[in-house]
Amino acid sequence: MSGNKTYTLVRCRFIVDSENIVENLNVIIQGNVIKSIGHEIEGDEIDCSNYVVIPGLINAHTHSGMMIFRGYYDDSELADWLSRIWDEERKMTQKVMNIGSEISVIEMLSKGTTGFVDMYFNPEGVKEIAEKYGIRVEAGYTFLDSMMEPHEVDSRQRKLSRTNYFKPIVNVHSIYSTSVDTLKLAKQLAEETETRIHIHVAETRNEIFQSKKKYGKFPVEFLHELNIVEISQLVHLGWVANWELEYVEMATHCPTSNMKLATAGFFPFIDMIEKGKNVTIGTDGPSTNNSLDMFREMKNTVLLQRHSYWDTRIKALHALKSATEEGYKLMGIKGGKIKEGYMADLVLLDSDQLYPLKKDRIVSNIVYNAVGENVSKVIIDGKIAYERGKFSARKKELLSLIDNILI
Ligand SMILES: Nc1nc2[nH]cnc2c(=O)[nH]1
Repeated sequence: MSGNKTYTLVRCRFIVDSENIVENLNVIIQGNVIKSIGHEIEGDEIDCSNYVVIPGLINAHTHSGMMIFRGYYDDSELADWLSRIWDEERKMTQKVMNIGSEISVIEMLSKGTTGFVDMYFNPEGVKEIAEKYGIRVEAGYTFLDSMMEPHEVDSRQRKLSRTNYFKPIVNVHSIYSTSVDTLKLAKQLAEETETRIHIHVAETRNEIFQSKKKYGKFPVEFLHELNIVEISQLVHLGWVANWELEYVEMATHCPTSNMKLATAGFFPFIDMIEKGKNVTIGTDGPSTNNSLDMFREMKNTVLLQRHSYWDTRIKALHALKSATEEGYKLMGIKGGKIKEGYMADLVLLDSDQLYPLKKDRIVSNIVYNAVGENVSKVIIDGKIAYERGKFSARKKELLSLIDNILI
């Protein structure tokens, strides 16, 4: 199905987004946008009577190139894990990162992810891969002082160009792995290249102690003093003070990674939603999650909140909204809703995996019961980017390559 075509998803069993649930209606796709939802049919027809259609899922934080580290030095503390990983990353080639990113992209796409935010060291490769598979991505070089000289990061980043599927963002690993000068350079770069900063913040209690000791401030407070927090997407944020929240604009929750690394804390999901902040969900990398399945992540988002806060203020719908509408908002794309004029980025789920098929249960069944394997087709930018089984030969090829270079 080409992106210039008009076609209709006919008799969708359910069409579900963060605002509406409708049954047995058609979605007309014209070019790369949703033209209408109703009873009309235009162009080619795709029978969707056995599909539940949802907006594409945005994985708001991952490290796609880390596929080679999946399961490596697992089950250790974040600080120990990081120092070992950094030693390995200093020896890693772009080729190895790109193989990892391509496997990650195939995995994400096949599980309903239509866009992702990537923090690693191979954005040129990621850009090519994103264009090849037609998946949306925001990526950039990463400021991490022990890995690359900051001015080198700055000059490489300025050469990255924006394309239809790729947007450069300024990645900063964290406040504990970069100097104040690096943070200032990153801020200037983000402003001059008109993008945002994407940074791990307040991931562990130890980070808070270190920040207090070194800067006399909490991490978010410190970034606020540098006028950085307002233009930043803050990832993890499990150990943020309530009064710091007023400075935060964009935050991303990675519940599985936080639980696995025993760093979980209390990501203030509902508090931030109530304050009108942009709250998104990410899997984190294939080595700290280790899955790249956003369905699991939606479920774990709800579960971790309920476990931490001992209440049920967070609902399944919040998780769905964060993974769709809020993800698109973060990326600055008119998508994440199944509505006239919105981007035709859609996921078709097998309805027989979402039983009982009842209007008042469908969101629960998507968030708490669905898994990536229930995805049958993925449409991005009006084109069918994935159908079950597609890319399995390429994935096998890539896996055999990675098996031969495993550390
Ligand atoms: N959770 C987590 N994952 C990472 N992957 C690479 N760096 C990090 C980090 O600092 N935290």
